[in-house]
Amino acid sequence: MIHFSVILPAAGRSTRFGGGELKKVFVPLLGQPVWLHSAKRFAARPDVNEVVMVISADDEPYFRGQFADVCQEIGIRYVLGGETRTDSIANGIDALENPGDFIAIHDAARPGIDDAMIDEVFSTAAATGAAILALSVPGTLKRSAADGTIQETVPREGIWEAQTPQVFRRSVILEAYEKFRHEPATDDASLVERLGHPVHLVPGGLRNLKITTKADLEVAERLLADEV
Ligand SMILES: Nc1ccn([C@@H]2O[C@H](COP(=O)(O)OP(=O)(O)OP(=O)(O)O)[C@@H](O)[C@H]2O)c(=O)n1
Ligand SMILES: C[C@](O)(CO)[C@H](O)COP(=O)(O)O
Repeated sequence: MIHFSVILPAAGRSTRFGGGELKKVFVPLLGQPVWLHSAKRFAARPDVNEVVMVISADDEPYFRGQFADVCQEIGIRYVLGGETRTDSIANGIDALENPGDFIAIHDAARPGIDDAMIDEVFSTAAATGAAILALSVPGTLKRSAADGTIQETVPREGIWEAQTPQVFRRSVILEAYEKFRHEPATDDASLVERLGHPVHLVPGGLRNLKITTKADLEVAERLLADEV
């Protein structure tokens, strides 16, 4: 069986989510914190041999106090993150103790991932070396000028919105991070693209939305309600 190591970045600042006591990955969603939804799902898979959460140093006392027991129960570890998402993933990669054949990276802020989506992206990565979930963009797209008017209509053919998991053969993601870890990007596929390695797009789903603002939390609550 092919083995996957999973990194769950959760060390962001939640700037767009806005004020409140808790960062978005720790707020409750249908009875458990946002991060735990996907962590449990990955940890329960027989093809996943290791799960590493990446948390911010500021959150460590809270995280340890609240979640040490559940981490032990489901068998996951944590490591401290960095300034950018790319720094955080690099720390997660460095912390793997038993790296599998493939490394999967999934935003802890995407609680709606399900087994069918994971199966699809894992099997496409296994067959090709690199695959990510993504959503084909359905709308009519406009680029704005500085004055708020339309500068142009952007052809939507072939435009996708990246999601996670993003899954790579270990040698591919290690090379990408070795070369580009100091040139941050908003996702991991960007670094692999810079290597010139093809990355396959696998259709994800609306329920795999990322919690970015408070409104996303309400949407996630509705999307996940009947399945938790
Ligand atoms: N230095 C960082 C920045 C982001 N992340 C994680 O990467 C995921 C996607 O990032 P994003 O949604 O941008 O989260 P934040 O950085 O927290 O959000 P914001 O940009 O609004 O501050 C999140 O699970 C976030 O915790 C991380 O581990 N380390
Ligand atoms: C990898 C990612 O989920 C792609 O959507 C990423 O975390 C997105 O961050 P963004 O800065 O909110 O686009």
